[in-house]
Amino acid sequence: MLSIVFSDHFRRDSFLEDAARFIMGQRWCSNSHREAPELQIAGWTRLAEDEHLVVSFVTLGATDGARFALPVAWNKDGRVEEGELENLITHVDTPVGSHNVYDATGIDRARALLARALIEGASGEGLTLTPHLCEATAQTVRADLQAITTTERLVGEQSNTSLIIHTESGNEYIIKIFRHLHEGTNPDAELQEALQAEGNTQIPEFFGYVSGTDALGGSDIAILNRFLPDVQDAWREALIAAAQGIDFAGQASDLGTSLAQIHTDLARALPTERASTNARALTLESIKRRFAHHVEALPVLESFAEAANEVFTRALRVEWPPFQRIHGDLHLGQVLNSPTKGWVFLDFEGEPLRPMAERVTADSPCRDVAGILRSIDYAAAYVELNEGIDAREWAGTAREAFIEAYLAERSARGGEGSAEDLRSLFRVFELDKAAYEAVYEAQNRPEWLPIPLTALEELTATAHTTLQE
Ligand SMILES: Nc1ncnc2c1ncn2[C@@H]1O[C@H](COP(=O)(O)OP(=O)(O)O)[C@@H](O)[C@H]1O
Ligand SMILES: O=P(O)(O)O[C@H]1O[C@H](CO)[C@@H](O[C@H]2O[C@H](CO)[C@@H](O)[C@H](O)[C@H]2O)[C@H](O)[C@H]1O
Repeated sequence: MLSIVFSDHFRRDSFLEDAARFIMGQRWCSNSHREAPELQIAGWTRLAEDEHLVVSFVTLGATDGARFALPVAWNKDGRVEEGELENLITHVDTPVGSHNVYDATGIDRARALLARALIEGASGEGLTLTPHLCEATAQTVRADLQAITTTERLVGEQSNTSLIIHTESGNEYIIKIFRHLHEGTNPDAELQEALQAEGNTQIPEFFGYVSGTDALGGSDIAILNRFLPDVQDAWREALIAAAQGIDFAGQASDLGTSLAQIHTDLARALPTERASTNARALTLESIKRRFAHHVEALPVLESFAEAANEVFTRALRVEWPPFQRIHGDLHLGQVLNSPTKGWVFLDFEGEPLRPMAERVTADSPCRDVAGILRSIDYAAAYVELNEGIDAREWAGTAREAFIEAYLAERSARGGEGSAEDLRSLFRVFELDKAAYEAVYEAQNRPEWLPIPLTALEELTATAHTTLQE
């Protein structure tokens, strides 16, 4: 059916217009485009079918260079189940009938077909999907996916789309389909593979990934992990603790230890770079440029620019730990509390607003530490904003416990950097992150904007005080 649609100018243009509108309406696209992008087909392949549905995978390129993944399902028989219409991309009449074309991830009866086919691989009209499964578990994974019992699509504030897969064997999987495609290896796949090879257990078991090649190039399409059922993320745990005044220092300290393990393992597995004066200067220049871009995007940030610049300039004088691969977008929502593994880190894709070329290069581990510090602060600010509870002291204790444990484990594992220098760098990256957060909130959750703005006030006020000392 898609070959009929795509071979006819009128039908293809109408599919592409509807697909662009559909994509624009999705949470995973909310901050990347202001207007519906003009799309072209980069490639597509049929994946699977049953008596009611055909499932295909389409990759799209926008005139501005953005690339998207759109798994689609179209009904052969006109049957529409409850809840399916909200996943409708378009309706097409063809010589072989009248069809609804859906986002396959939202169609219950399409998901198992989609997940299984992605893991098996497929090749078609300009799109080849190739699975790369970890050798030790590939056979079990393939067998399990032949016997899928139920599937769900994860709901929430996701940048991508994840499907949870329950199988007859009792093994549960989560397949994340990347929605924004980027040339080359996706850092989420790359870093998880590296950590697993180092024997790090602070991630959900990683089973492999699927890459794709289309007319626009090669990019990773999906990754497969073990699904950890009934686990709560650190953000939810922190919110409850902050609201009830329950001490979070123990959890924060474990989190600091786990993050130091992640960092030292990544530094062993992947290239690192000495933080020479020149490298530090370049990083600080890029932090300043980024701040300036944030000011352009959100002029209210202008009032913090001068003090922020002073803090950034001063950071040139301290010793930095080597640059290395890091998580890149760490916050409490990216950490799950597993009853068997303790804190487990997710989503190593880096910040969604940052160009992918920057996300795959070595960066300062202090950025991740700052991410968690900001997130603890967010939890406290959130309960204050919503419930009027003053949780500042709660946050202060948790932040300090996190830092202490991170520094202790880092140094025990031979990580470089004096505690004093590292602490001053955490501030630099907190400032950088808070400005990013302000833009992120303005674009996604304007009612949360006061949270990073308050943080910027505090971070820059402290900067002034310290500068005058
Ligand atoms: N292995 C897993 N087990 C249980 N839940 C998971 C797992 N991986 C992801 N999740 C849930 O899915 C959410 C989104 O995952 P994430 O990798 O952050 O996706 P995205 O890149 O779309 O933001 C997480 O916040 C978490 O709640
Ligand atoms: O979609 P991602 O998980 O990759 O990350 C983005 O969304 C996050 C929020 O959904 C955002 O994090 C911000 O909000 C958190 C609370 O919801 C808070 O803990 C973080 O400190 C704060 O940055 C993240 O920045 C963004 O990239």
